[in-house]
Amino acid sequence: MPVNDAIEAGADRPADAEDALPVNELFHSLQGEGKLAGVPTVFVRTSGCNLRCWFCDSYHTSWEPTHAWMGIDEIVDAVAERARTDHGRADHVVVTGGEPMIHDEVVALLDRLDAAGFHTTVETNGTVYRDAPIDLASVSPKLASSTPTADRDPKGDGEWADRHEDRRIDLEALAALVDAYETQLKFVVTGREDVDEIEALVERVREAATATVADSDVLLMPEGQTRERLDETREAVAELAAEYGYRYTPRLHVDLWNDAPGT
Ligand SMILES: C[S@@+](CC[C@H](N)C(=O)[O-])C[C@H]1O[C@@H](n2cnc3c(N)ncnc32)[C@H](O)[C@@H]1O
Ligand SMILES: Nc1nc2[nH]cc(C(=O)O)c2c(=O)[nH]1
Ligand code: SF4
Ligand SMILES: [Mg+2]
Repeated sequence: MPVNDAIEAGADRPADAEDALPVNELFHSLQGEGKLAGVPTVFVRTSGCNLRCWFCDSYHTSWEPTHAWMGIDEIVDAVAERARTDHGRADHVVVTGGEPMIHDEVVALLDRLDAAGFHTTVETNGTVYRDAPIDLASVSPKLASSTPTADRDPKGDGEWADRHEDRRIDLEALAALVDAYETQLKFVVTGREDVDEIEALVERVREAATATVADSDVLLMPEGQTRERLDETREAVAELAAEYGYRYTPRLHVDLWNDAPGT
């Protein structure tokens, strides 16, 4: 079994790590994306993903996952410490990845963070629904332009393309997330070609869900892990948002810190 699926199955979990998660990084920063952009936040980044976007800005949680297993208690203590003392203060936590929702234990983590009084955001690709105390579901459904075809595969020759394509949209999971939580749908946009697919998917989610998805809950985010790349993409994406009546989101951590680790 490849190492990445092994994480999904928990195969490399140490015997003494019962209530634990594979953590790639844990840090204090400003939320860089979405409706809460600019808010001081502690980030918990789990490792392992069920997809393989060619552009993934967290390569070491998807294509080549690395992590330390941390107990839930240990994670909550580390979050509380960074929220109090590290570089500042925060009452918001983001649980991200990789894909945090592939892990059963993410529910116990969110229970504990909620009980400790934190506002919780989960950054998710929207393929897995779980019942948990989530204050904002930040759902980023993956478009066809994310598929790691042979010419865009950062690691191999397109071996992940079919699996990624089969898994990337789960309408039932998307509707369940929208119905259960305050949700933003945050699309990574690589160009004008993406917009028809976004419009069609938003319509399908609206039909499948009971809750309302307003145009202002639909966010267009430029693709780019570096300032140089965002210099090429952000203006066109901002103009598409204005043209279609959706919301634009910046990537503040890239603008400010060039997406350095721990930002
Ligand atoms: C690394 S993902 C982790 C959470 C989850 N797996 C997901 O994709 O939503 C965090 C956020 O970064 C976005 N993202 C990843 N790579 C990106 C890139 N190159 N440019 C813009 N956004 C990117 C994702 O779409 C998602 O909104
Ligand atoms: N500052 C900052 N904001 C973020 N918002 C979502 C992020 C993520 O990787 O999920 C992220 C991140 O990596 N850094
Ligand atoms: S779904 Fe998220 S973590 Fe997984 S490969 Fe895509 S951007 Fe990276
Ligand atoms: Mg990020």
